[in-house]
Amino acid sequence: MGKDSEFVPVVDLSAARNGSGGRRGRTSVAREIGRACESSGFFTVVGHGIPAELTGRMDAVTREFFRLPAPRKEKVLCGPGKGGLRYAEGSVARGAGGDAPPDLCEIYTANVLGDLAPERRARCGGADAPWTRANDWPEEPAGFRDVWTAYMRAMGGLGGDLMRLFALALGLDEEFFDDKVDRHVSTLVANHYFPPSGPPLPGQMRMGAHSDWGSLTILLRDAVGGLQVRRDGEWHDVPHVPGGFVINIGDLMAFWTNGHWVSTVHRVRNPAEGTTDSRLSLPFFFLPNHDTRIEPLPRFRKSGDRDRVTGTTPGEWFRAKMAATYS
Ligand SMILES: O=C(O)CCC(=O)C(=O)O
Ligand SMILES: [Fe+2]
Repeated sequence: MGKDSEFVPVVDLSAARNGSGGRRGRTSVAREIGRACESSGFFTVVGHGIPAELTGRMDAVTREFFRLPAPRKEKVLCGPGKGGLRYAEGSVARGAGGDAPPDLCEIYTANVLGDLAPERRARCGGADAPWTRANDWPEEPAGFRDVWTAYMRAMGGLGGDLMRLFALALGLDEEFFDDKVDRHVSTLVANHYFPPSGPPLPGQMRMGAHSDWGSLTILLRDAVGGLQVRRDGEWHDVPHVPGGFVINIGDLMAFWTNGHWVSTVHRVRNPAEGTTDSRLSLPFFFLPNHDTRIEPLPRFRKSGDRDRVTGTTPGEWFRAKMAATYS
């Protein structure tokens, strides 16, 4: 446990908020974040300012949705051009080059752009860009859409704050990322890991080993364990910190820093045999503006890279990831 909590350190953001700790407070918080992003790519934040009342409502309304009988929740089954509910048909482990039987979860997805008019969404990338999909809000439980919308807004704010601390941690102007994330195309996902109905198939997990694709993930999860991070071929449990969010960086942030920061493989293991716990996790995948140009930051390029820097955009990045995973 001691080792696991060192691997995923707890960072208290209060000294970086509201100017309470001043410039020195922000710099020291940024330094802690930078160390975590270099070593494990994972840390837990507390003192983040997101009201417990909001995370509590988010947890409750989402659980209530998954508890609905199948025909009622399937009114919002996802389909072409729209988000909603889906049952895992494969494992996310495919994206990391592995293969495994389907993950043992059901998933509901909404996007921050998903309520915009179709023409406006279409301007943010092709049909293959997941963030251009329309939201499909369930009518029950009551209040679902309002709570999710408020939560997405809060997560967008926290994501922007973290990017500012990332900039400081990387020795950049604090505002460096601001104009690259001011039209962010983030996605909010609920993973519901239902109670096991029998032994898993060989290699089957609640969620297979994968790394996240985007810039940063803000994860709210319940106290049921299972999230593990891989280091040197060994799996470490991510300790549960009440009231905290687990933050991890994704492949795009690793690219942006030319590998100086690491996007670490993680998974959700199965519960112990005989336990019937379900589990809920709510990752918010914070993604920059769809068309922002992303190149490895000059200070992290090696001398040999200088002349052959290839850039990308979140749009191109996701197209390549989707093709590699689902084709
Ligand atoms: O359920 C969790 O704790 C992690 C989920 C996850 O890694 C993901 O959705 O990418
Ligand atoms: Fe993940």
